[in-house]
Amino acid sequence: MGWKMFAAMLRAGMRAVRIDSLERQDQDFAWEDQEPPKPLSPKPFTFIWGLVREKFAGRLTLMMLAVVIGQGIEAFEPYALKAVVDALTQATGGAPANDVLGLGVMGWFVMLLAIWLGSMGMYRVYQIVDIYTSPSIRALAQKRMFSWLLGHSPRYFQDNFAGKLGQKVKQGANAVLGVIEILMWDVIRVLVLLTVALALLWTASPVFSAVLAGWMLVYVAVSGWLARHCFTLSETMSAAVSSSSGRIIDAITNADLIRGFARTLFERSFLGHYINEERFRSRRLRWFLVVMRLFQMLSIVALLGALVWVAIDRTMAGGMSIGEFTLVFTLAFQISNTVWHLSDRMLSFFEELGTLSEALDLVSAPHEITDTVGAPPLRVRAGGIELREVHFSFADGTKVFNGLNLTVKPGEKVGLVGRSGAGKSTLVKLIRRQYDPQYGRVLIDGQDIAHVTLQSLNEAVAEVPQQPGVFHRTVGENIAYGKPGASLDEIRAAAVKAHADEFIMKRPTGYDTIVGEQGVKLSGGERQRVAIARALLKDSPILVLDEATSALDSESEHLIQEALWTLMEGRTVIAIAHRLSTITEMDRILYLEGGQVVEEGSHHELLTLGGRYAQLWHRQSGGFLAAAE
Ligand SMILES: Nc1ncnc2c1ncn2[C@@H]1O[C@H](COP(=O)(O)OP(=O)(O)OP(=O)(O)O)[C@@H](O)[C@H]1O
Repeated sequence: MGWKMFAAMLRAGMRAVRIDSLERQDQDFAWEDQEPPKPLSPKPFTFIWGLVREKFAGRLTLMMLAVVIGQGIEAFEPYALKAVVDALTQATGGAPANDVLGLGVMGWFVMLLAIWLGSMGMYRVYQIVDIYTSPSIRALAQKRMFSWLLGHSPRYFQDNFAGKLGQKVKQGANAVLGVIEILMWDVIRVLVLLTVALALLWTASPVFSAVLAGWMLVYVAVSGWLARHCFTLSETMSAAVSSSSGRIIDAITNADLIRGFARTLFERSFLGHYINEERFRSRRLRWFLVVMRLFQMLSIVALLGALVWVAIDRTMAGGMSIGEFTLVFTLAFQISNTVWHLSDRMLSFFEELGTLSEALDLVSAPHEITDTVGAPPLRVRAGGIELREVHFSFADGTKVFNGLNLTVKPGEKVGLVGRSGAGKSTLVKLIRRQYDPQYGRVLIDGQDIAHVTLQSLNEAVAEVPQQPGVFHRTVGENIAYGKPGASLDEIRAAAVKAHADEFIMKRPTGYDTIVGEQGVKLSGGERQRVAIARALLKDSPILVLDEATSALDSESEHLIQEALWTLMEGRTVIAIAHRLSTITEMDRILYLEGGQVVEEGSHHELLTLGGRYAQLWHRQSGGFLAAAE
């Protein structure tokens, strides 16, 4: 009967782990990339449960079954040992054995072998299913966190270290795996073992089961209380770790600045403060764990002592066979080993939980700028822009616009000038809906940009910012970013127009040249030309140039100005300029001061007006705004 049951279980297991069916279930989640980001729960267990319920319930149930069966079989080892000892005692002339299955010494020996092989087999099944589960859970967790992270507003990225955010996504996803592994493996094994042990001990005497049940109640209650405190300590420790790693990344990013200002010593002691905090938190957590482990160790010893003492007492009194003594003794050791191992894993469990909780706290914050429900895409017919009564202050209270009204006609080319801090870049950011005004509306072709999809708005506006972002990829890929799937010919044509082709072709690897992090392997002007080529390729009806030619020498500027004019043809353009010579040909120039347009007109009209613009124009030396301005 034992054999049949074992063989049936083995067959079921083999069917369950058919690799082809597991491979079918284990997709690469490519569909995820097309879906809108889903809000993340800040609570670790809710987040994990969401992932599990959606994709992994079947595989995790299979793994759970494998552990339950494997541990269930293993828990019978003491019983088989008892039977062997009893049968041996009888075979060597001792008391008659109570052999319920009538297997005899050899039979029980074979049963022992079957138990060992059976439990090992089940654990291997667990591992095989895990191959198709854990890496995928981590992958999905990363994708979820990453796609939510990308939807945050510029303010969010200004407030958080980039390196820290990247680290949180990786660490959070790893922690999901750690938590699931401990729950699925260590916790389930202990639960199964204790359940089987309660039943087996009952066969020896109900007193043993009562001792074990009483112990379990106290152990779980005290451990639960300790665990909650441990979680809090672990969270603060994790916050200290991420704070110090954020500072390290910030310092590394600015290594040149530190060297330039000879501030190495200062940075070391500045970081020292955060590292000390981390050390202090870590020490508190470890102290607490020592206490927790002491309690766990003492309670395990108490359980062992109680069970073995009662077993000795009853055996001496003739109430139990040597076999039953062996059962209690080995079971007590199995319990203490497994529970001890679980206590050992508790440190990792709470560290992982703290890490995940911290990562989710940071990443799962609600998006500040979102599509309204059912928002239609922006339909740009002509490209007219209008700002009506716009009031805007930054989160720290810096007021930039106090009722700004502005109209840019379709196809009009507008130059934006004004002193540093006048609000030129902020105006452009409002048009791109990187921030929402507190009051007032921004309209494109009569459509409020707050009520159209962000995706369509981003497609409609191309920007060449003051400091263009460049990916650590090839220069060709960076240009092609403006038009997914662009051919090499299209990329080259754009680069030629932006006068980027010459410098790219001078590099030995041409368009395959890797530009380095933030484009460090390009000069400022080259980086800007790559950004211009990218905008050319994007071919949007509205163009925003934020001092697009600032990093170019006069000769390159002249060439690019030509290319920009070609690009501007038939589009609405807003060009921010400090170097007024770059915008003299614009249809209209707006002079911004204190968040208001104080002068407007063509270059010549403004010169004739003799106001602030004219003053600036005359004060400019070499085409740049004088430092005093
Ligand atoms: N993220 C921010 N948080 C708080 N205040 C900000 C932020 N960004 C800009 N400001 C402030 O808003 C005001 C307008 O800044 P903005 O960058 O729009 O000026 P600008 O005219 O483009 O200046 P510049 O010509 O120097 O680029 C400034 O006082 C600036 O300090």
